[in-house]
Amino acid sequence: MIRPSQQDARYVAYIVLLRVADGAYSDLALDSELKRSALDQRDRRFVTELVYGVLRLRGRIDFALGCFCNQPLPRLQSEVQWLLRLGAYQLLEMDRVPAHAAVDATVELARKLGLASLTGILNGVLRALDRGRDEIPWPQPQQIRPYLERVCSLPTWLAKEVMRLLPNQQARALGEALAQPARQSVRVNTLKTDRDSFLDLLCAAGHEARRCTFAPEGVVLERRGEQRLQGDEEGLYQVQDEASMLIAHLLDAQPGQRILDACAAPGGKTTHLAALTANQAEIVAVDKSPQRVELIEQGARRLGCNRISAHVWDMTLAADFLIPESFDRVLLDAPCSGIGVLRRNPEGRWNKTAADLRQLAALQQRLLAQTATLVRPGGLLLYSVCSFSHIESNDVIDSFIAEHPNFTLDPLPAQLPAHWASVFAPAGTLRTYPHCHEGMDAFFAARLRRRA
Ligand SMILES: C[S@@+](CC[C@H](N)C(=O)[O-])C[C@H]1O[C@@H](n2cnc3c(N)ncnc32)[C@H](O)[C@@H]1O
Repeated sequence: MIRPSQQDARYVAYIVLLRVADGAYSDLALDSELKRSALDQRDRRFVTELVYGVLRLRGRIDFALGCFCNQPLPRLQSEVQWLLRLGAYQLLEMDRVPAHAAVDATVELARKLGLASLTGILNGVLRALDRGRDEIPWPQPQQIRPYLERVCSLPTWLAKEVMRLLPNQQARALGEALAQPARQSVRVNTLKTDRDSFLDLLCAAGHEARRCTFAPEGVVLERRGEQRLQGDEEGLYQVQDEASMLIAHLLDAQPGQRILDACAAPGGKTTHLAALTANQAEIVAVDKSPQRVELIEQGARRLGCNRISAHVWDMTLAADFLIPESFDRVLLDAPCSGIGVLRRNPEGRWNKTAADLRQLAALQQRLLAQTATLVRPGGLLLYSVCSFSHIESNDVIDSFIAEHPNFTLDPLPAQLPAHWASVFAPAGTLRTYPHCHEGMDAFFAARLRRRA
């Protein structure tokens, strides 16, 4: 038997997918397998597209495969399911891969993996899919739930959640946006450069980039690619979605203040707060995960943020190093379902359930109650999540306010630029959606003020 090699892009993609199916994070598994491989840039891009594409569109692909399989896909051996998905993704979504190459390479990969007994089913199903692709009974856009599940690739629980929250037309638009790859953007590190100088640097290196509409330090990269940009080692930028960049602006952080970032890792917003206060505020960053706290420290060093102290702590518990009522500003960027950033963590669709939303909301409420004790009278507490579920957003805030009469909702739009109006909900909270806000991730934020 000829063994598949690390030089075979489809093999590398297959291994990453199996690791993700076993519980690994797609970005970490992809990164480590690409490092072990001997693939060139082109093949690395191919693997990346295969992995993210298969995970993102798994619902769509499984529906298509189901039309040509004699038995339900979940009944097949896991290896066959992932090989079929890999082949089907190339057939249905990658125009540049000829159909015969998609089928033959999948069958050949199975043979090299020692799965010769499965080549018949792989060959049969993929060829049938190729021949019958025009007859697949895709649901019409008006059939909203089947459309969200089979075309937009949302699991049933998430399709239901989207339909509960939004009228059909918007639900469809959100589903379609979540099925696309995410826009790539970076935050220019204003401690070291300014946006126009950084754009000049990118343009001189041949990148197509433009200013973000909302975030004043944001740059959108027109072409996707996973390579580092100019100024990476010097800390001129931080990869960050534009919606995430808006959050630090909402805290109204000022030089001279004491600021707590209560769930801070990997530190995207902590380092942004340092930049917005020109390293003139004392920033305490806390996270429960020791490995992730190291990322805050590394990021702070790279970006030149020298007033951040990072600590490992479970913020549902009182900490003796955090004095009650001692912070002017507290950011709680809480752990959440991440359904607003599904385009970046595509496996999140398949490893979460509706029950997770309620469990996370309970954790979010505990974190809010604990962090609230640290805000000084008159100070601000900003709650944010990368989720569009009301269970993790409005409901958490409503019950917090009901239980904490010493806090009031502080409407956001008042001090923020007029052209941000569309990112605010009528209640004065922030709510972004990829289909409404130029492809930004879906975020929610509410600002709470402690009565003086
Ligand atoms: C949404 S992420 C934060 C992202 C971060 N603010 C940024 O912008 O880079 C949520 C973080 O909460 C942390 N976390 C979860 N439960 C926690 C707890 N009980 N106490 C402190 N941190 C917690 C997780 O480790 C995770 O890093």
